[in-house]
Amino acid sequence: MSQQRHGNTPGNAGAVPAFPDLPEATIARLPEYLRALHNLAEAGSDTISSEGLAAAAGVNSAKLRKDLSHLGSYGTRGVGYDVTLLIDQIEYILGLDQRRAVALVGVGNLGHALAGYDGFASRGFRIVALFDADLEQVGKAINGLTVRHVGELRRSVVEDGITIGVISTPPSAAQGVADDLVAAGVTSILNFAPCVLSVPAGVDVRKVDLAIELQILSFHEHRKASLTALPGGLVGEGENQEAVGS
Ligand SMILES: NC(=O)c1ccc[n+]([C@@H]2O[C@H](COP(=O)([O-])OP(=O)(O)OC[C@H]3O[C@@H](n4cnc5c(N)ncnc54)[C@H](O)[C@@H]3O)[C@@H](O)[C@H]2O)c1
Repeated sequence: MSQQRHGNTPGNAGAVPAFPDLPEATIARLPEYLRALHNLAEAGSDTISSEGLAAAAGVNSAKLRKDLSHLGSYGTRGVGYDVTLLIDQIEYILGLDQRRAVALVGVGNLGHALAGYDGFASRGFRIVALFDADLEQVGKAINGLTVRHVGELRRSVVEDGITIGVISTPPSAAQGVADDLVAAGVTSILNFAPCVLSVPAGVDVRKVDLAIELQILSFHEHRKASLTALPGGLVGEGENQEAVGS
């Protein structure tokens, strides 16, 4: 997953003064903490130590304490963090208390799978509209939503209060779709198409490309194989998943 960020970020002049200016790496870990905290809450835990939460989230505890200190959350010595309070704090910072409306454009193989996935709702998102350019797709029902023609996109963004657009069209169509989303007022885009989007200041784009993730893993496989072939065997062993991914 990669990020293109343009223009105003939280914490800059003009934003809510009390909003913390978080490092990108911290922002990327907050959803991991949140997922772990929800699991702990479901299991009946009221409090959790930094070590326990770090283990559940798969990060090191010093990093976790530093991340949470950015939110003004330090836990209580000997007790740890209040699970419910920390969930509320992280959800507030991530803006998940607003259950954001999402539009998905391009309802082919990938779009179909995303539209049919029930897990987004419990993580703070509602896919409220599906769009496609293919008249054969238009009118089909997926997970309670009817696929609409992409020509209706602009009107729907305004009427349905959509702030996040997901693009799962072929790359050749992605820039045009991004332009339409932005013209309609969308300021955050999740792009699955393997291409770079050009967007104006103030619009955030995140790109998901599983092929890139696999290529990175391929590099590590290649490196491990070449190190194993060296006299003395594998050096640098013990790198964990987090180190590979960060
Ligand atoms: N990020 C990843 O890891 C990942 C994985 C798989 C596929 N992809 C990418 O996701 C995209 C979709 O893949 P797929 O296999 O679902 O393709 P697909 O051809 O099955 O679906 C694409 C859909 O987009 C629609 N479309 C085309 N132009 C459009 C436009 N201008 N407006 C609205 N809809 C339009 C098509 O009618 C079709 O229904 C591709 O760009 C593919 O490379 C990314």
